[in-house]
Amino acid sequence: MSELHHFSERSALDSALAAHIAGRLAADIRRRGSASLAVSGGSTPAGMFAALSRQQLAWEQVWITLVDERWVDPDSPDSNEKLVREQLLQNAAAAANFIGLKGSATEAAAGLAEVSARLDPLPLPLTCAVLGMGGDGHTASWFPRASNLAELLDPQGEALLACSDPVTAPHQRITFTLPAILAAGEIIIHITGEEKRAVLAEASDKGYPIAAISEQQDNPASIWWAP
Ligand SMILES: O=C(O)[C@H](O)[C@@H](O)[C@H](O)[C@H](O)COP(=O)(O)O
Repeated sequence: MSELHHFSERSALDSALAAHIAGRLAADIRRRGSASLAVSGGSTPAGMFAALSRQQLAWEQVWITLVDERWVDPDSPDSNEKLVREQLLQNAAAAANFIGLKGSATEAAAGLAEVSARLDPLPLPLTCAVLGMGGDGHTASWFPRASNLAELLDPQGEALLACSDPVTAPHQRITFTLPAILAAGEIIIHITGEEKRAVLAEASDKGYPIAAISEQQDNPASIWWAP
């Protein structure tokens, strides 16, 4: 069963989720000497990132990466790396190790090997993966109309990362695959607003990609929500 964490205010959600993630990271540092966190971009996580950046822990033992990235320069307003650098890698968390997912190649497919190699130092499995969700039921860059969606969601797939064309959203993407996320110590779905709660509730019936996370029981996700 998924654990539900509902809040009446987004600011309360941001603070509680940041404290929860920091606790998971600290526990993994105690257990294995290092910890890893994959975060999503988009508009939802900025407040949580700011709260997390102020948590006191051994950030130099923490590796942060992205669940998915748009294939744009890291200084583009659409870059998830830019968001993470500006909101999360600040304050105490400035000491964390960050691995971005945008490579130097023009096309995402041509840059996949380069970016995958960068992940070598990432402590695996991930301590924690924080997923957002779009109103179309996508999570990570698993978009409903992506031509390689079956490959991204193949539970037997061995790659950590894959490229994808969202079709219904801008920019080529590079994204963690379903098995890489399912291996995480904790999977968190972080969403806000009544509309997204309704989308999540009908994910299975509608066959949305988020259902590959929210409806599986092997590693139930915790759901963090505020209106
Ligand atoms: O790069 C991306 O597009 C994200 O990682 C994506 O999966 C995001 O989490 C959702 O689209 C929700 O985005 P919002 O928070 O903006 O609604």
